[in-house]
Amino acid sequence: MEGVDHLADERNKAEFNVDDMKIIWAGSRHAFDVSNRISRFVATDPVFEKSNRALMTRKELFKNTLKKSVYAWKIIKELRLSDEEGIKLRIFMDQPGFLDLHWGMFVPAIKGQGTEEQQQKWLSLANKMQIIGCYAQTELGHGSNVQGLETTATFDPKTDQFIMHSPTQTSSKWWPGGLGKVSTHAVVYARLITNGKDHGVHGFIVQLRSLDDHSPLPGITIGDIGMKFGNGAYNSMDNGFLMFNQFRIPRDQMLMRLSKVTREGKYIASDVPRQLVYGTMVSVRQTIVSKASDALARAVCIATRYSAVRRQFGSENGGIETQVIDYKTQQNRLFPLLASAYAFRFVGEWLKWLYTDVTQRLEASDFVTLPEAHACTAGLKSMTTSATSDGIEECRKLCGGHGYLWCSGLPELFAVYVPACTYEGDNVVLQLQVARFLMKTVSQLGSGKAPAGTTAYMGRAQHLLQCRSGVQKAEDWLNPSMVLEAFESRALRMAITCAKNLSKFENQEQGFSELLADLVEAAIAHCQLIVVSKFIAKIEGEIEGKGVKKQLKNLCYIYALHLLHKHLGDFLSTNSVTPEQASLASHQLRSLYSQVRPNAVALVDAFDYTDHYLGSVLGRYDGNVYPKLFEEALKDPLNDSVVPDGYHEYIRPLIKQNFPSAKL
Ligand SMILES: CCCCCCCC/C=C\CCCCCCCCCCCCC/C=C/C(=O)SCCNC(=O)CCNC(=O)[C@H](O)C(C)(C)COP(=O)(O)OP(=O)(O)OC[C@H]1O[C@@H](n2cnc3c(N)ncnc32)[C@H](O)[C@@H]1OP(=O)(O)O
Ligand SMILES: Cc1cc2nc3c(=O)[nH]c(=O)nc-3n(C[C@H](O)[C@H](O)[C@H](O)COP(=O)(O)OP(=O)(O)OC[C@H]3O[C@@H](n4cnc5c(N)ncnc54)[C@H](O)[C@@H]3O)c2cc1C
Repeated sequence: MEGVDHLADERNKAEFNVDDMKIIWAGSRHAFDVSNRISRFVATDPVFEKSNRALMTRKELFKNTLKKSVYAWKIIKELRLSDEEGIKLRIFMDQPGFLDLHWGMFVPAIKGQGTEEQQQKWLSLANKMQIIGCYAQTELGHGSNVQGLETTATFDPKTDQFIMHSPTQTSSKWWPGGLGKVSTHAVVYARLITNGKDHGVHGFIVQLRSLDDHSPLPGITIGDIGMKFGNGAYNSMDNGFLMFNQFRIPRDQMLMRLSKVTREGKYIASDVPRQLVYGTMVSVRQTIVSKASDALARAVCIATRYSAVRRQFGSENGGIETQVIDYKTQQNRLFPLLASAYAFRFVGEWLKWLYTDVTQRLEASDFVTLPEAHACTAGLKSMTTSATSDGIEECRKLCGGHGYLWCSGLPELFAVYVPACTYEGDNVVLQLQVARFLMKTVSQLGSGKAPAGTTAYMGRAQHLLQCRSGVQKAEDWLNPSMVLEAFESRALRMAITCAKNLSKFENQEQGFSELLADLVEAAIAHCQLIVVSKFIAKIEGEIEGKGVKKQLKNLCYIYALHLLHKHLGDFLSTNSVTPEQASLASHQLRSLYSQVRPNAVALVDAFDYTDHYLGSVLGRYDGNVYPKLFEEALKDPLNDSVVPDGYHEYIRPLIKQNFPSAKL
C-alpha cells in the first residue's frame, strides 16, 4: 500500500531519539544539515536518476556519467556550493567517474608535491576544471611495488625537457581512473634519470590530450582498459592505459617541492623523507576509511529494514509468521555489521584528525608522526575495506533470494565497492606495512624510546605479557578496561611472537617473507585494537540525546565481543582469555543483541539515507517491498512482450522438433 509505513511498529519501539543519533552519525549538526539538504536535492533532480543504470550499454553509461558529472559541476558553480557541499553532491550522485580522480588525487598530488609556482599555475586551471586530471601511477607490470615502476623521465639538458618513455609493454600505465577517455592531463609517476643516473620514482605533470579537439598528443597512445566486474557498477569509470613514445615535457613539469632538477641537470634531493612522494595515497586511504562506514551502513540499512519486513516460519494457528530479524542467527550476522558501520564511522573521524595533525606537522618540517600516520592509514584502509566488502556480501545473503536481485541494490553496491580492497594499495600489502611498523616498534622496546600514539600500549609490555583477564561474569565484558586489556594483550602477544620468530632467522628479510601470514594476522589484531579503542573513547566522551549513549554502548560492545568470538583462536592461543571467559562473552553478546533488536530499524534510520541513495527495493524507508518488487520486475525489457524475441527462431523449432539437422 502506497503511503503506509510498514515499518512504523519498528520505529515506535525505538528507545532513543533518532534525530539526535543522526547528528552523532553525521559528526555535527552542521554536517547533518549539509548531508540532509544535498541528499534530498540529488534525490529529486531527474538528471541524477540511476535506476536505469544496469540496462545501459557501456557507452551509454559512460555518457550518462559525463552528463551527471558536468551537471554536478555546473550546480556547484552556479549555487556557489562549498567544498563540503560539492563532495556531498558527488557522494549522493553515487556514480564513480573522472571527478573523483581529478579532485581526489590529481589536485591533491599537485598541492602536496608541487612548488608554490607550480601550484599557482596548475591549480588555477584545475580548480576551474579547464584541465581535467588523473593519477597515473600503476603500470601493467607493477602496481603494489611502486619502486618497481618502469616508465622513465630522462632529462635532456640540450632542450631543458624530460623525455617520458614507456620502454616495455609492462611499463604501460594501466588502471588510472579518468585516464581512458576523459583526462586532458595526468600526474604521471616515472623513474627520474639525469646524467645516466636513476633517482627513483617522481611525479610529473603531463598533458595527454589536445585542449582543442581532445585527440591524444603525438607520442601518446591512450585508451580504456575494458569492462570490469559487474554490470553498470564501476564501468562508469574510464580506467585507462597509456604509453609514451619519447614524449617531451618542459623541465618545470616535474613536481619539484620534494626534490629538484636544475637547468644543468643536477638532481637536488631535499632533506624531507622520500616517502612524501606517496602522500596522495595516504590522503586517499584516510578518506576510504570514512567511505567504508558509508558503504557498510548502506548494506546494513537495506538488510535491517528487509529483515524486519520479511517473515518466514513460526506461524501458530494460521497467525502471522516470524520476522526474520527475530531469529538469533540473523541477529548474530546482522548486528555485528551494524556495530561495525558505527565503529568505522568513529575510527574514520579519528583518522581524519590524525591525518590533519600529521599534515600540519609536515608543513612545520616535523616528520616524527609520519610512520604512525602511514601505518594507521594503511592498516585501517585495509581492515575496514575488507570487512566492508565481506559485510556487503553477508547483507546480500541476509536478504535471501531477493538480495540477489539487482533492484535490492546490493549486487551493484558490492561490485562498486569490492575494488576498494585493491586500489590505493592491495590490502595484504598494506597490512605488511603495518607489520613492519610493529616489528620496528617491538625491536625498540626497552631502548628508552617509549612507544607513542596507537602503539603506546606496547609500553606496558611487561604487564600485558603477564596479565590474566579478570573477567568473571558476563557483565564484566561491558567493562571498557577489561575489553581493552584483552585486545591489547592479544595484539601485543601476537606481535611479540612474530618478533621472536623473526629473530630466529639470520636474514631478517628472509624471515619476514617466511612469516608473512603471521605478520598479517598480527597487524590485523593491532588495527582491530585501534578501532575498538576509538569506539570506547567515543562512548566515554560527551554524547547528547535521549538514550543515544546507551545504544552506542551496546554497539561498541557488540563490535568488540563479536571480534573476540570471530578471532577466538588468537585470543585463546595468546592466553588473553580463557575458554570460560570466551563463553561469557558469547552470553553477553546474546544479551546485547536482545537490547539492540527493538532499536535496529531506528539505528539504521539514523544514517538518514534517502531511498534514491539506497537504490534498493528491499531497503525502502516505508518497507513496502512486495508491490515494488513486482513493479521493478515488470520494467525489465524481457517483459516488454509476452512472447520473447527468439521464440520463432529457437523455442518453437525446439518444441516442434523441426530444426535443421546438425553437421559436424
Ligand atoms: C569548489 C568546490 C570543489 C569541490 C569539489 C567538488 C567535486 C567533488 C568531486 C569529487 C570529490 C572527490 C572525492 C574523493 C574521494 C576519493 C575516494 C576514493 C576513490 C578512490 C578511487 C580509486 C582510485 C585509485 C587509485 C589508486 O589505486 S592509485 C595507486 C595506489 N597504489 C598503491 O597504493 C601502491 C601501494 N604500494 C605502496 O604504497 C608502496 O609500494 C609500499 C607497499 C608502501 C612499499 O613502498 P617502498 O617505497 O618500497 O617502501 P618499503 O621499502 O616497504 O618501506 C620503506 C619505508 O617507507 C615507509 N613508507 C612506505 N610508504 C609510506 C607512506 N605512504 N608514507 C610514509 N612512509 C611510508 C615504510 O614504512 C618504510 O619505513 P621504514 O624504513 O621506517 O621501515
Ligand atoms: C578499480 C580500480 C581503480 C584503480 N585506479 C587507479 C588509479 O586511479 N591510478 C593508479 O595509478 N592505479 C589505480 N589502480 C591500480 C591499483 O592501485 C593497483 O591495482 C593496486 O595498487 C594493486 O596492485 P597490483 O594490481 O599490482 O596487484 P599485485 O601487487 O599484482 O597483487 C596481486 C596479488 O599479489 C599479492 N602480493 C603482491 N605483493 C605482495 C607482497 N609483497 N607480499 C605478499 N603478497 C603480495 C597481493 O596481495 C595480491 O593478492 C586501480 C585499481 C582498481 C582495481
